[in-house]
Amino acid sequence: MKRVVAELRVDFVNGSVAHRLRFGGGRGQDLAKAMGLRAGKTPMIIDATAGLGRDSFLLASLGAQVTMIERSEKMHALLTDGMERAASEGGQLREIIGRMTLLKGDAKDLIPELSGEAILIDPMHPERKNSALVKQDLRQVREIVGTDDDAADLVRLAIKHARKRVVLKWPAKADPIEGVQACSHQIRGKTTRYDVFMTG
Ligand SMILES: C[S@@+](CC[C@H](N)C(=O)[O-])C[C@H]1O[C@@H](n2cnc3c(N)ncnc32)[C@H](O)[C@@H]1O
Repeated sequence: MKRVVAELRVDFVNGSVAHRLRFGGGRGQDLAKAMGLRAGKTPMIIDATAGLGRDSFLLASLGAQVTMIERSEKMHALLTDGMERAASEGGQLREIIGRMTLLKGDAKDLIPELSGEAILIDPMHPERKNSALVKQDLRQVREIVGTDDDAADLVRLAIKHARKRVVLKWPAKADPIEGVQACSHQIRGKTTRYDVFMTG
């Protein structure tokens, strides 16, 4: 039987993002720790690879101001739509979306003009051997944006401009991106790791 694939959309109101908002682990989560959020410290964040906006939303839900950058016209449109729908719910969702600013363009062009304390980079990951493990929505994103072959350039540029740190989100077991310096430390989860480059 042919499986019907739902159209890709950005949804902060239902599903996994909403679930994580209710039951997630606060600032103890790996992403929050990697970005430098802790009690009494909330850095200004640039999410250089906004995608479906999930990481940005999580960080904004923990109180951070997040500037999101997306270069794909289609992903930018999906994000705009998802953010508008979430804001129209009012209450906490509106407050969180109020901390998120979405820009369109290539992060390599925009980062030098922004003053970023902590920059998050989550490029499309290398294809897994077992593609069944890649979630359907990420496969759909890949169909839209292809691969991010310039990820090393983006990381190097971000390291030059971030006032405190750059965080590269990468599959836990994948080799480091070629052409990027060794990181200062890593936060490793089961499937994902965060390579942290301290800059200041
Ligand atoms: C793996 S997705 C990011 C997923 C995101 N972290 C989330 O939580 O939904 C990568 C996204 O980054 C975007 N991207 C990659 N390189 C970029 C760049 N240099 N400037 C702007 N957007 C970029 C791609 O178009 C794609 O939408």
